[in-house]
Amino acid sequence: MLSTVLIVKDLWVKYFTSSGVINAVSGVSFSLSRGEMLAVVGESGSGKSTIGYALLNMVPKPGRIVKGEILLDGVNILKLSEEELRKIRGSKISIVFQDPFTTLDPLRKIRDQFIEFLMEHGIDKNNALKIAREYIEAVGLTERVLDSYPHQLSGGQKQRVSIAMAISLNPSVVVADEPTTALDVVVQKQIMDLISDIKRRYSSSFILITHDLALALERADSVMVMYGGYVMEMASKNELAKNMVHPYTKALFESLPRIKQRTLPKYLTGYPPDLRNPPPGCIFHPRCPFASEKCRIMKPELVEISKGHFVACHFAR
Ligand SMILES: Nc1ncnc2c1ncn2[C@@H]1O[C@H](COP(=O)(O)OP(=O)(O)OP(=O)(O)O)[C@@H](O)[C@H]1O
Repeated sequence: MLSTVLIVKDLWVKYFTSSGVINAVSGVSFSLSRGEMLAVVGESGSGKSTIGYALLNMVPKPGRIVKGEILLDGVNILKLSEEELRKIRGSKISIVFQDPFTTLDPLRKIRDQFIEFLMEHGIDKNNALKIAREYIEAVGLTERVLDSYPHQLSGGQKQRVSIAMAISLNPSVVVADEPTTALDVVVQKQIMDLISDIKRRYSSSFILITHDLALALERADSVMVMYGGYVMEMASKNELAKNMVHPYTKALFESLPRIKQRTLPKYLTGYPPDLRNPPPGCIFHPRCPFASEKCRIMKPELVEISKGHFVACHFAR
């Protein structure tokens, strides 16, 4: 049986802004096995990135994790001190951002940044250089890249460097937050191929954060669909591909362009909820074509409709 590397239990995250409290993540639970890729999918503002930050216990201010447990290799990271957290970030759990400059300092050579990152995690200088070389090659770059400044590299190369750093200490979990969104289509595929290859080679576990359900179904092992901070549906990729149940998942799927079938996409109408003042009942009801009176009043629980397939909809069955 595959071992579980990450368990998230009943996670709640809020942003306490001057104009009100934003309920960004509401009661989210999931787990991740070694070698698994879980895609977190949803429209802009659904809480995906906030989950990514929460997994490293670095939700930016004015945000705060108000409830929940995040067990990484059995340790609740929400109970760790700032110093303990600094040690595990990058070594036990790491993150790759949409924009590589979130990780890379534009003013310093890749070599110096990479070595410093490794040394901060207790690796001595000689070993650090060895590891940097090894992982730069593992992501398909040549050693010459180490002597470059970030601006001398293409977007795809910079993202490869970020990935090399993120996997160099063999973390249990890598969070990839829209890792290909800023790249052109050809490079997007190359980077996703690289991530799939790393997952296979190192049995790494990935959380892939994406707005793109097609990408999730193509690459991930399991998919969690978020809307307004809540999980709407969660299942293995294979199960979801053949049996989408939640009206929101279906709407996301229908909005994907289908060039081959030449069908016109049906877009979701209406807007995502205001998370300062979310609608009562099912958070999706104002945009749901099937909403009934019950949906306007009662929040549906996330229920397991078949083994490992969870849906939050009164009409799931
Ligand atoms: N630093 C912040 N301060 C205040 N509100 C925030 C902050 N970051 C996120 N939010 C709010 O929290 C909610 C969830 O945002 P989050 O960025 O997690 O969603 P997302 O699904 O990742 O969207 P996107 O794809 O646009 O990044 C949104 O309503 C957003 O406006």
